[in-house]
Amino acid sequence: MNRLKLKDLEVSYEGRTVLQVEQAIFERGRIYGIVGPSGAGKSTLLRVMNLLEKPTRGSMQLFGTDVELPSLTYRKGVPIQRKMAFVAQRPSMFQATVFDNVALGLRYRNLDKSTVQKRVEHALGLVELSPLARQRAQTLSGGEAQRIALARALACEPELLLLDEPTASLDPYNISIFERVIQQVNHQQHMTILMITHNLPQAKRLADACLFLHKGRLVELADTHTFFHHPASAELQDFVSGRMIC
Ligand SMILES: Nc1ncnc2c1ncn2[C@@H]1O[C@H](COP(=O)(O)OP(=O)(O)OP(=O)(O)O)[C@@H](O)[C@H]1O
Repeated sequence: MNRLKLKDLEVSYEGRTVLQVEQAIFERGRIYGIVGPSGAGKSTLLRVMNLLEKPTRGSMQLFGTDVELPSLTYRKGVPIQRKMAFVAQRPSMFQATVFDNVALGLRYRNLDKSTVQKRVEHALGLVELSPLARQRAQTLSGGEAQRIALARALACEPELLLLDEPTASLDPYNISIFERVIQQVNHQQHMTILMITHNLPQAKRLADACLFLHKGRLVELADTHTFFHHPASAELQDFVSGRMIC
């Protein structure tokens, strides 16, 4: 019940296999860093887990719910997808206020007005942007917009938070706020977090465990200390030491 499990996952495009994961197990309430060279299949993995894309084959066990991915219908997928939230590298803001942008997922869930108000205020407080609630979202700086994207995800109180290089284009100040919030929701709400990053020091700082994807294969999944200091495979040794030619 307290696990997220992927089994026999395979994604192919026009006969080319870009992702193959025999098995991966994630414990609830932990932060996982996903690293690997460009084109390794990291974003594809998160898109499949977020049910945005169907794999050629594979299943996912999400904290007690079994999902046969290729045959999953839209109707059955919606309640499962609502257990998760996704933040991409570039935030998309709708032409509305910051408040309405953060409230978006909650309105899809038909929550009552006072719950929406409370959750949005709380999420804006977490990312330290409460004073901007009435501002038009298109006028936000890049760093502010990304923190609002995080607030929008957190307002939904997901069990699983999926982050695809969320701090790649942020300055150090915004990165530090983003990282603090992730750690806070992980500790306080026991939220499970999977985060793609090209920033290895960031993976070391935040993650309890890390995954290494290379050429579409899950090569290694280990606790962060072992991952960086005692990598088992030659490929990961090359990658963490900067010797891998990508
Ligand atoms: N819709 C698609 N059609 C065809 N090929 C695709 C499609 N989506 C992804 N790919 C291919 O799958 C491979 C993995 O892509 P993916 O974006 O998952 O890599 P990544 O590890 O996230 O890379 P990066 O670190 O550069 O973001 C790439 O070779 C990419 O070209």
